[in-house]
Amino acid sequence: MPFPILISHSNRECLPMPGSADAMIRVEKASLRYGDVEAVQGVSFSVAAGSMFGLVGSDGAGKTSLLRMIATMIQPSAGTITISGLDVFTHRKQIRDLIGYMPQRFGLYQDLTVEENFHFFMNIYGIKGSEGERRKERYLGFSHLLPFIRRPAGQLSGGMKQKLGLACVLVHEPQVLVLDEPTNGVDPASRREFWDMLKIMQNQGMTILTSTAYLDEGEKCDQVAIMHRARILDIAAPEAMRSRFSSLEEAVIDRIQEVDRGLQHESFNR
Ligand SMILES: Nc1ncnc2c1ncn2[C@@H]1O[C@H](COP(=O)(O)OP(=O)(O)OP(=O)(O)O)[C@@H](O)[C@H]1O
Repeated sequence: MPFPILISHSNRECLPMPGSADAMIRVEKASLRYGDVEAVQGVSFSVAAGSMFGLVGSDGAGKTSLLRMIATMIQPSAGTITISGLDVFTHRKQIRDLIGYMPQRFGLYQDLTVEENFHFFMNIYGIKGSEGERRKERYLGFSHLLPFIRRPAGQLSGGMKQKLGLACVLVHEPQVLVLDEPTNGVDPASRREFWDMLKIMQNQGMTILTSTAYLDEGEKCDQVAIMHRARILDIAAPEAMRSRFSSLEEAVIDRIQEVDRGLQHESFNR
């Protein structure tokens, strides 16, 4: 798979995906409990290699918990999750090389400059010398941050911070991106720029799984999953959802209200 501009993958071949023609991420009946709270309940879906998959839904639906399991940060209470055919928990090291994970509160050092933050992440992966310079030019250039490399991260706008976060998760040239509401609170122009960047990466072969609070971003995905009360209610291409409802927003509201009405009905009859 060639990555002509951005992703070189010079040191790694794409891993085979046993039992799957093209699923890069496969989640099967995954559940997660925090004590009495069932944050994710028997969720199943797959993300095709090279596609963009969006997770939308209500606050507290379980999106972050699901993404954290996929990103190896927390072990599922039940079910299996594989990336490129590898179990995310038993192959944590390989998975962490394979993916770039950007959590909601990405850990930039506010007092360090753009360049120092980037170097910090390169150090984690042992990237230095001319290869480090190449990646700095490539990823800070791609994020339009080269003119700002001496600026402390704390003095960047919200959109620039997110772009720096993205550059930092690209430092080890992952094949899969897992992003948790990456544009939350970011102004509309910066949101558009961020999504333009995601599209470029997808066009170069990257598989992208992202949660989002913005339904216009859901529209840009190949597949969208609606999550509510720890479960996935529907998965479809945005066009397919729009053919059943007038818009993706209507589809999300309708599916969520349907579940809530069912629960109210159940508790009323109890
Ligand atoms: N560490 C934790 N301990 C206990 N409960 C938790 C923990 N983290 C999340 N929860 C609960 O699990 C459920 C799912 O939370 P989660 O953060 O995964 O949802 P979300 O869809 O990402 O919501 P948001 O977009 O508001 O972050 C919520 O009820 C939340 O309160």
